[in-house]
Amino acid sequence: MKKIAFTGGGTIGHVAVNLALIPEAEKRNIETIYIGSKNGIEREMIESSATNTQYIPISSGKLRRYLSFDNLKDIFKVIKGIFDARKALKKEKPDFVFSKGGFVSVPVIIAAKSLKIPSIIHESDVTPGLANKIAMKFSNKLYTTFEETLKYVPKEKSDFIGAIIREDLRDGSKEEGYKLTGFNSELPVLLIMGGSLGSKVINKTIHDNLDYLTKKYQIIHLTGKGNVDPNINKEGYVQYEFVSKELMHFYAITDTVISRAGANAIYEFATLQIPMLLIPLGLDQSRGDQIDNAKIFEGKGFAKVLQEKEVNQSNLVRNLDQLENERETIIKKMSQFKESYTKETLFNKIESDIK
Ligand SMILES: CC(=O)N[C@H]1[C@@H](OP(=O)(O)OP(=O)(O)OC[C@H]2O[C@@H](n3ccc(=O)[nH]c3=O)[C@H](O)[C@@H]2O)O[C@H](CO)[C@@H](O)[C@@H]1O
Repeated sequence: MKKIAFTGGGTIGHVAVNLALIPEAEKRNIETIYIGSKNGIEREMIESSATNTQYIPISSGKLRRYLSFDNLKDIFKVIKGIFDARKALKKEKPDFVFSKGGFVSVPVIIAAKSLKIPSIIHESDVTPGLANKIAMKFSNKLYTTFEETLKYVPKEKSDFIGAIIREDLRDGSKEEGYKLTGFNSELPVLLIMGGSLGSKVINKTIHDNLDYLTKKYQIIHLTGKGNVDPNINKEGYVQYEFVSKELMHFYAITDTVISRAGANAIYEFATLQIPMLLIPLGLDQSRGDQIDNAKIFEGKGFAKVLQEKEVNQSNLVRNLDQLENERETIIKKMSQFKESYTKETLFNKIESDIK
């Protein structure tokens, strides 16, 4: 294997898995290219990463389940995307395409199929999104993070491989975490994460209950871009729009997390054995993938779950107290959770799957 073309984007969740795999490819002297959109978050993340990946932008459009004028415009952008991707793939001649999903990946997978370049799609949510539903018709293989996903995808070409976690997140230091936040080991640390974009509902809930929460916890609040509230200046409370390298040190001092239920984030918490209270993105703003993710983690005994409409002070306090009381049991359950593949064994599998 000499060259891999990665694709996927739209939100961090659709780039994180690729960013975890690219360094492993480079370690094996495999060249990597990344085909993504012109302005999506994937471009910024790949171009600012410490990898040698060449970024190739293509035209991309959002796919919708309903007909509208915008949809028609976007169909043309997607068709242009197929031609752009074909041109890139013809020139670069990768051995195969690895896709993490998101709308930009669909033209790439279709172009690969038209050039007889094999492709593998990765689905991190329990139920596949629209982009992957379309793309899987053209791909050779589909890998899933959740075993339960195998119920929703073509069995003959799908394999459960488990989560692929960014390696650096395991290397956090408590000392660095306390230094960055100014916190100490006296009160437990509560980390608030609203997904890669932040969450207005979670932000409001935390701000409304800050007096109560800061009596019991030191709080690290990841608010999402543009959501830091400069008027809040409270001891034991720090807020950041978004953190990159610091996250591993924050994880190292975190006792409990309140979070959205994006697939990457919740597997990071499980791997690092951090009990979690999940508030999944609702059906009004999504297809409900996070509701399903959260339900599975609740079933495994890793998480407590509150739906958005149930969020109020008494439910918040009750669930946090329950997490505290069950902490040992939850951590024990998480410690039995094993990753199915390491990055090394996954690469061996990929090599045999694309033959
Ligand atoms: C709104 C939306 O479409 N959400 C989807 C998106 O979530 P989203 O993009 O939020 O992705 P995830 O929750 O899966 O992952 C978030 C990632 O961002 C990282 N992080 C977060 C905050 C921060 O300050 N720094 C940082 O590095 C986390 O460590 C994690 O790796 O993709 C997920 C995986 O397909 C889906 O399950 C979500 O439903």
